[in-house]
Amino acid sequence: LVLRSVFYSSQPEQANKSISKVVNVAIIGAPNSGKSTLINNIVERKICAASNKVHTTTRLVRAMCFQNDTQIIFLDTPGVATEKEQKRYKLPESMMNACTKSLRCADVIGVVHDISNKWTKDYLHSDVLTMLNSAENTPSFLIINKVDRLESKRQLLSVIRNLTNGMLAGNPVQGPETQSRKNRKDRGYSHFSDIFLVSALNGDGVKDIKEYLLSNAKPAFLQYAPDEWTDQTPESLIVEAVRAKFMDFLAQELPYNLKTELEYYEDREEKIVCSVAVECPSERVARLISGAGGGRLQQIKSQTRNDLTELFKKPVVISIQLKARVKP
Ligand SMILES: Nc1nc2c(ncn2[C@@H]2O[C@H](COP(=O)(O)OP(=O)(O)OP(=O)(O)O)[C@@H](O)[C@H]2O)c(=O)[nH]1
Repeated sequence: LVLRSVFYSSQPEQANKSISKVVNVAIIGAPNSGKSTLINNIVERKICAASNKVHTTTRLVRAMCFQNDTQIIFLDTPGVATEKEQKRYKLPESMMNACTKSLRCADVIGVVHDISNKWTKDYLHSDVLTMLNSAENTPSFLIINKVDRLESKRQLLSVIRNLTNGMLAGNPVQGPETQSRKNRKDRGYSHFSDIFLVSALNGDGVKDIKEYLLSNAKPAFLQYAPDEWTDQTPESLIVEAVRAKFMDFLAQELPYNLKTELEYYEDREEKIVCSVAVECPSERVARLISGAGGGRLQQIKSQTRNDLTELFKKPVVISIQLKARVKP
């Protein structure tokens, strides 16, 4: 495997000519269900931006891993948002188009469901089901995530029973009769090919998903060299990592009003040096974000540096400047 990597990285044009096995996996689900965390766990690299806020992922991101001649290509997608959410967070149309696009590229669709969310744990997001119906010829599997947050096995069983009722072996659909539930019945969407129980955060059950995908890959020309791990540029990975960290640290809607831009980037042999500017709505907000004595900004910087160092597998020196937006 090491020899293959060296060979392909020095002659990338050879990668496309080698027949191996490939599987394209679109990962879709409600916002904050854990899609990015799951992919990062499987590929063992924090490629996809993840945070404790909804809508951290704003566009289609590919993350790849290669094992035993097989390439798994994950397509991380923005959380499927309702119209109300799209207005509230001022989400661009392109975000929802990214989901639809991922389905067109997918050999298999993984639907992530957050079983710990007390409002939505018992049924799948109706817009997610509508999306699934639009790709009804593509096989899909269900990933029930955040099982570590449930208090007991009994609770887990009861939630699973509610959730999967109607998805397996022709059982009647239970729960609120939304339009998409009707669609699902009318259009014969009755089951997932598999259901996994996982904790994307601590990795429980995640290996089973990887095995399942490896065994479902089909012979094909490699789409990426075996040592490629994303379709994102280093510059974009840095900007996204900074944006996600601000989302983790700041409350409510504040992080959605920031604009993150790379000002400087240099990949030296021994380290990466970069500088990112974060534009704030005003001087007052910039001071608020920075925290007492600049403490919060320091924490954001140090955590981002650690994440990026792990991602690029070499030291990253990063500076982050808060800048007040210039009023026109
Ligand atoms: N306890 C627990 N937390 C999890 C798990 N998986 C993800 N999380 C947390 O859930 C939050 C959301 O995770 P993300 O991976 O960003 O979710 P997402 O579905 O990609 O979110 P969007 O960008 O809104 O689409 C983060 O704070 C994760 O650490 C899990 O299995 N257990």
